[in-house]
Amino acid sequence: MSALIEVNALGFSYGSRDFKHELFDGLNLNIQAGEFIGLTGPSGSGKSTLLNILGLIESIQHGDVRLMGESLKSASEDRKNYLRLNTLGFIFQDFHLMNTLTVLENVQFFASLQGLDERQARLRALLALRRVGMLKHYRKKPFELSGGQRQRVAIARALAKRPQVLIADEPTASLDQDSGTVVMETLRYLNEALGVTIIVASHDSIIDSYVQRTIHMVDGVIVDHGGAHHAAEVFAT
Ligand SMILES: Nc1ncnc2c1ncn2[C@@H]1O[C@H](COP(=O)(O)OP(=O)(O)OP(=O)(O)O)[C@@H](O)[C@H]1O
Repeated sequence: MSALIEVNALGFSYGSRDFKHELFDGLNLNIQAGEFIGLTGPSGSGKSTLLNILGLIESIQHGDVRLMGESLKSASEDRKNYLRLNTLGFIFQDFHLMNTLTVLENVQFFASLQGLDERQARLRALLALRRVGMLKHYRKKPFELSGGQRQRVAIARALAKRPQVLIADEPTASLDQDSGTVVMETLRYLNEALGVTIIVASHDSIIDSYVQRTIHMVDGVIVDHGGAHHAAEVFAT
């Protein structure tokens, strides 16, 4: 069975022709449907860049990423927009919620981008909020919530798209330990109960007891693909 995500000979540089910082040079990685992956590594090792490429935020320069067998390098802008809206969910360290909107409106807005009418989008948003345990706060504004609660709203917002893949970049970095634990438990529930494939980049050792496999990067190179049962996927990089 082919992987849900296949990263093949990925190359990526920052900068211009005169001053180039080559970050990835032939990166390979397979992620299976339903995995809960941790991505670790020192600051500057390339975790965010890899997540941004997988999440279609950063474009593919060399090599390719296949999502369910489909080449993202050759996908049209329309197709990439469709995948951003429907297949991929993204969660950031600083939540990216709109403070002028209520919790429900923040989530409903994303659901409505999928072409649902107002009633359907509202129902979808309420369900997503219930799944992350935030339904009772639906009328509040984000600034009335704790950091952990805000992150759970951000997860609900991503979830309202019913994504197959949830990408989380340092989701616990601005949270205290207890809030970070609640966020990780929420992600584990989504992975186990809904089968969402989750990739979490983090410096925080809190993720170790939640993820099923940890991929470790140093200087743009994957030095450990994690877990003996994944040994067949380890490529020379
Ligand atoms: N927009 C950019 N322009 C130039 N260089 C960049 C840019 N973004 C990242 N870099 C460089 O690319 C390298 C990888 O950065 P990246 O943010 O992917 O690492 P990271 O592992 O996520 O780091 P951190 O854990 O600190 O967030 C770093 O050396 C960084 O300075």
